[in-house]
Amino acid sequence: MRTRIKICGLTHPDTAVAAAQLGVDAVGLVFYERSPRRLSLRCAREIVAALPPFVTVVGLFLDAPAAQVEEVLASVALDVLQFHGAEEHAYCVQFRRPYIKAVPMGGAIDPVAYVRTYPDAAGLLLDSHRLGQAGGSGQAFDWQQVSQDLGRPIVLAGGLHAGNVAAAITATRPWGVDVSSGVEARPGVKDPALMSAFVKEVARVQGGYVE
Ligand SMILES: O=C(O)c1ccccc1N[C@@H]1O[C@H](COP(=O)(O)O)[C@@H](O)[C@H]1O
Repeated sequence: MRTRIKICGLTHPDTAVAAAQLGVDAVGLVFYERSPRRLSLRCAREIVAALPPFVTVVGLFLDAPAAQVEEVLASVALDVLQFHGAEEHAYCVQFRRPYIKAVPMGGAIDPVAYVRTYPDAAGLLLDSHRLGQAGGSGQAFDWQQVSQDLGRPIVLAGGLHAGNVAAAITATRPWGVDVSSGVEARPGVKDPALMSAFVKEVARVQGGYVE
C-alpha cells in the first residue's frame, strides 16, 4: 500500500502547486490564530483556486469556536477538517465533513481511547505534543508507541523530515505521513527542495521512486 503524503501549513499558491506537482495527496491550510502558518480567508481561497484536481485540501483548526469553522467553510472549499486541540466528538461531527482528529502522543496517551471516542473520524493523526499543548512543534515522538493496529487509518506526524521519514514509515506502517516544519526554510515558508526530498524519500522507502 502506498503511504499517502500531506504537506501542512502551505501559505502561498506557488508552493501549494509545487507540492501538488511533486505528487502529494493532501495539502493543509492552517486556521489556528497563533500559528505562524495561519492564513487569511483570501489567501486560503487563492491557494485552493490554484490547485489542480485530485488534491485533498485539509483545514487545520485548534479549539476554534464553531462559528469560525463555519465561516471558513462558507468561503474556502475544504475537503477534510483536522482538529488539533481538545475538540470533543459532538463538536467534530457538527460540521458534517470528513475529519481527522489529532492525538497528542506526548505523555501517557493510549491512542485506542481515541478510536473509541471518535468512532467516525476518517483517521487519527498522531502528533508529538502533550494533551493541552498546541502541536506542530517539529519534534518527533517515540514511534514504538504505535505498536498495534488501531483498526483505523493512521496519519503519522511530528518532526518528520526527509532524513527520518523512511524510518518512521518502516516503524509504524501508517496510512499517511504529515509534515510541516520539516520542509520549511523558516516557519511559514515552505522550501521546494525540502518538499521534493521528502516526497522522494517516501517513494524510495516503498521502492516506488524512479528518477
Ligand atoms: O502548523 C502549525 O503551526 C500547527 C499549529 C498548531 C497545531 C498543529 C500545527 N501543525 C500540525 O502539526 C503536525 C506536525 O507538524 P510538524 O511537522 O512537527 O511541524 C502536522 O500535522 C501539522 O499539520
